[in-house]
Amino acid sequence: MKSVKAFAPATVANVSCGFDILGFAIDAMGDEVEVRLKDEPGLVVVSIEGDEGRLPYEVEKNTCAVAIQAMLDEMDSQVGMEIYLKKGLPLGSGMGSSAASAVAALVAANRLLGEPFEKKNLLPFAMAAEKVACGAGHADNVAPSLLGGFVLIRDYHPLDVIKLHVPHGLHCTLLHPHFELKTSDSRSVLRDNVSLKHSTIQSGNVAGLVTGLFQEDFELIGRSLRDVIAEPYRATLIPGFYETKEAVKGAGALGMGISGSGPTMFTLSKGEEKSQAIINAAQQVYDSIGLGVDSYHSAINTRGAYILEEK
Ligand SMILES: Nc1ncnc2c1ncn2[C@@H]1O[C@H](COP(=O)(O)OP(=O)(O)O)[C@@H](O)[C@H]1O
Ligand SMILES: N[C@@H](CCOP(=O)(O)O)C(=O)O
Repeated sequence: MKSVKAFAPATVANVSCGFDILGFAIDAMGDEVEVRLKDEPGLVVVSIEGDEGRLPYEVEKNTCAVAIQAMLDEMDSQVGMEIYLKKGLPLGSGMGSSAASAVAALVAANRLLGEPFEKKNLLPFAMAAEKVACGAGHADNVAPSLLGGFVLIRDYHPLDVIKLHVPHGLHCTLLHPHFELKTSDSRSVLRDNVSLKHSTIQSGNVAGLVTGLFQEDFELIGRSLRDVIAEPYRATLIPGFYETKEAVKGAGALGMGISGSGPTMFTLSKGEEKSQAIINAAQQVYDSIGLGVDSYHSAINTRGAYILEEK
């Protein structure tokens, strides 16, 4: 085998109450990466499509190459590879764009090498790429993109990643206002310390959300989508955030939060029927403030990243 192409899905990180510890994957969008063996050692990013010329080709900066290099270093391998990236995700959107590239690249490269690593053991390499992209090696995008479904990162030291149950019929709608927010900027507005009161509220909601997923209790899922740690600071960076939250709840969403570090907002609903009403409600808010908004809706992706083609 000389070449493998893989797909990795977009993700919603945090899921409101689970800052850096919860995320899920969606079906609607993702990145594609083809990796080809080459005779000489070293990695080369050969082409990037769909980024309007904005992403770095340097192997120390592009998350595809950073992730593969971390894997090769672990193996003490000098294998040479060419990387071809097709972006399916907008940059700086809060849909795990840097993560999807890293994960697709790793899944393709791992297959090309005869799968020396189990899928879940690719995570630390993808986290190394996130560290380069946004300054923090958080796993709440890369883990669901790799493994699919809802994922809990119970601990980072050592890494303890747990797949959660995905209730039948749970549906996600994403609302992406037309501006970019870099994860590093959106992290810089957060506070280092959390009060005891807020820690109590947040823990209750994480426990409620996880229980709601396993019990397929949609009402419990909805009332657990509450974040008192990051959202109050980040919402100020997203025009129309609170108006949109009220409007989409009125349209039947179980709840709404910031997807990852924003500016995309996510809602969860029971079944896909509510999606159009949710999209219309958000559209009205953004029309009134004169800002464009793209909308997507999707089932939860339970499969994670996968191989598209091998030659
Ligand atoms: N393959 C890649 N795809 C997306 N972003 C990348 C990639 N490689 C490096 N980056 C860098 O990562 C940053 C984007 O990451 P981030 O702000 O976390 O956006 P997102 O929330 O969409 O993942 C940008 O600085 C970008 O240059
Ligand atoms: N937990 C991270 C998630 C960032 O997600 P992204 O999709 O915006 O990269 C955070 O909240 O900073």
